[in-house]
Amino acid sequence: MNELKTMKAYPFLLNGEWKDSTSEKLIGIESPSGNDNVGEVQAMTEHEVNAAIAGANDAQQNWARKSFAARAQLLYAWAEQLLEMKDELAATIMKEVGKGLASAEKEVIRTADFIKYTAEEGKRLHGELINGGSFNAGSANKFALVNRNPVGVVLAISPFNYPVNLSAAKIAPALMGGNAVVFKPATQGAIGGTLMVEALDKAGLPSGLVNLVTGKGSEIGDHLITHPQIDLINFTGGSKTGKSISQKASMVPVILELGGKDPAIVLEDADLDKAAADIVSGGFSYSGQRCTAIKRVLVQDETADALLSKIKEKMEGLKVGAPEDNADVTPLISSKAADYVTGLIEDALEKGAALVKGNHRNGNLIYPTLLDGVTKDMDVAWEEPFGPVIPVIRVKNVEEAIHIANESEYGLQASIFTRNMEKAIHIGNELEVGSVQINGKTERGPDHFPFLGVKSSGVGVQGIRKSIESMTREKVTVLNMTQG
Ligand SMILES: NC(=O)C1=CN([C@@H]2O[C@H](COP(=O)(O)OP(=O)(O)OC[C@H]3O[C@@H](n4cnc5c(N)ncnc54)[C@H](OP(=O)(O)O)[C@@H]3O)[C@@H](O)[C@H]2O)C=CC1
Ligand SMILES: O=C(O)[C@H](O)COP(=O)(O)O
Repeated sequence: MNELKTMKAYPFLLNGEWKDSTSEKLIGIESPSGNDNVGEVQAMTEHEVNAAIAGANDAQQNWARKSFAARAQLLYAWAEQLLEMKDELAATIMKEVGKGLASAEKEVIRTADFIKYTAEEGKRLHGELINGGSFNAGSANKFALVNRNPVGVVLAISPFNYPVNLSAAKIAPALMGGNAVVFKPATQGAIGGTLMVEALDKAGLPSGLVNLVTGKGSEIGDHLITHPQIDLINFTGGSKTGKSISQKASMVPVILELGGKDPAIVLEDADLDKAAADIVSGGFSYSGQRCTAIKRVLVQDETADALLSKIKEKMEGLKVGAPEDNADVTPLISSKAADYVTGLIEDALEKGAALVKGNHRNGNLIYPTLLDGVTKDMDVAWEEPFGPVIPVIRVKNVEEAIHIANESEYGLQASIFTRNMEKAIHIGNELEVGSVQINGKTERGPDHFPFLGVKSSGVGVQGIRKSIESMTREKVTVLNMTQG
């Protein structure tokens, strides 16, 4: 694997061997700023994809026979290797997806922690024993032994925004559950994904247990998701792609982590400094390219001016610029993404929203933008920008805030800022989302909390223990005793 680092064209890992594709087609990866050619990845052929799935299928049987402790050993070694490669990985994430260097380093450290915790949690997975005598028509002579078995081959498809963390967050729990993995990273993010697999390979990955598939989702995606040897699909990405995968996957179980439109609901008794600080960091960090970013603010009219002025003031503290300079707001992943965000801002301004700050653009870099007076006829009230724009919608009362929050097609998370806990819990109960944050910004971490979206935001539950459970299935063995 020494050549990997010096090669511009990154190979894929197939059954323990790093290979170039016989397609002889390479996909070039440019940094979001357009200043760097980060490298190239292989556009694999269908034949190679088939070999990756078949190899994983073969490797899975042996792996499933390993003890949890043995599986955990691989994960510990992987975490160590990742930390050894931290600088290289962070620099790659920074260049490939335009994330500030310090955040990219944090992503690597968080991933190593995630993997170690997964090893620990996996070792503590227990089955259960159910006594048949507790059901009227049952019998005390019957016992059900309920164990967790692997599903088989997991197809892990990850998005660009956390190319290392969100990939490992699928692979580690899948492995701990006794599965093999076919891993298809986002194309913009595939070099980070490749290095992450290199770390796993160096840690002693059995041949074929994790095979890396590179190529454009639009070209190889359907083939992957409809392949008969895929036993579960664990996907994170946009809702449109996720819904189409779920339709095509037919009887194959899916875990989908999709888009969001997380609201921050700010009540009149809220600590406005805290709310403004969380809205700014929750909405603008990594340029708003987080599924859990705050993507709209719902605030009562009488509180709106004070809140807006605090948000605006805190936005002055945001660093806008290059990932190398640790900026919070950096160029968006592509010009298409930047055009989309610009379009949302223009639509809102044309329809009467007030620009409080921002709306400058330089290439793919969009300056943090705050819009006041956003109304329901504006696209930015409903669409997920995946960029640095926060629309503020003024409401008459809490009921209207809940109503608008729930009118969204998405249901990932929501924040409620108030000093009245009883009210917060009541509002939280009314919101159609996977998680509610009281007096805090919306966010996935810490990674051992359950994480889920409802409506168009997803299917299934993740979060370390939940992820292992979601990628294993219960197996019931009934003991019929002849004597009580
Ligand atoms: N809820 C959550 O936990 C999270 C959700 N997201 C969501 O992800 C989105 C941003 O990520 P982004 O990478 O742009 O999402 P995309 O949906 O564009 O891509 C996600 C992954 O799907 C692949 N893909 C594309 N088309 C297909 C297909 N037809 N079949 C199978 N796979 C396919 C992509 O490959 P390729 O790159 O080659 O096109 C990529 O690996 C946002 O909507 C965000 O909210 C992001 C992070 C967390
Ligand atoms: O994709 C995402 O948005 C990440 O999973 C977010 O993680 P965080 O909210 O903990 O930063």
